[in-house]
Amino acid sequence: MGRKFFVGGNWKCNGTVESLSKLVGVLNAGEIVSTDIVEVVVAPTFIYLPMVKDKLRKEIQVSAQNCWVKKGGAYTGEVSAEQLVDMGIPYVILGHSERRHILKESHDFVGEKCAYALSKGLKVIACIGETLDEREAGDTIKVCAQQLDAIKEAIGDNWANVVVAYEPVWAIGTGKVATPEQAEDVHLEVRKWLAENVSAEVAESTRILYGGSVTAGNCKELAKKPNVDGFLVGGASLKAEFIDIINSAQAKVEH
Ligand SMILES: O=C(CO)COP(=O)(O)O
Repeated sequence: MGRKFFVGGNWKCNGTVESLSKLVGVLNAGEIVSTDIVEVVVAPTFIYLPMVKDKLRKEIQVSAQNCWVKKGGAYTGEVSAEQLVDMGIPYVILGHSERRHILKESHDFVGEKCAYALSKGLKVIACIGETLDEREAGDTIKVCAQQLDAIKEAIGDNWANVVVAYEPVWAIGTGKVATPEQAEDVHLEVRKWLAENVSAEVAESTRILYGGSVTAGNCKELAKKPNVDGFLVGGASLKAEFIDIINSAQAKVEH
């Protein structure tokens, strides 16, 4: 069986009860292709997760944007994997570049978070990606491999509930999307890394998403690339065009 296309909306630290209720209304009313060909997940901040989960059509799942690295307890301000499971949240995004760079989460810390979240039954959207300096230095693949190495070190061969999101930092929120060729080049290398470091089966079955300035206008061309299995969308996931991005799954199927 092929890899099911996956579209995630990372709402980041955006929204109010009013604006997110409107957005959920738009998503509920939108015509989306069958969930036979696409898996859709949106990630509001923790505080709005229950509200969004309640109001959203059941074809769209929800995800947290982060969770604590181990069992909960005296960790002020954190939310544990157990608590997400308790609230019926199936997914968590881990290792987003905003957390790696602004909050200084190390490769190892992200790896440990992935392992703990998986051990509690969460599915993980694990983000990797290079900065502009790293790309210009020719280190894109090296950096992605280091990030993947740390995840592998912590989770071993247990990749069945992992979706990898390749998000070049220079493309996030900048309007400067990677070309379909640039995305495909890295996705292919990530798949090779999985084949060499985990197994051929995991390489074949793991979805590799692209993230960074994805819009309704550029998603179809990206979706046609053989190793692009979907998207993790920031800004455009807060707008009605997210529906079009979900529906780019059709372009993938037809290609
Ligand atoms: O960071 C992203 C998704 O996780 C991408 O953000 P933008 O789509 O706003 O560039």
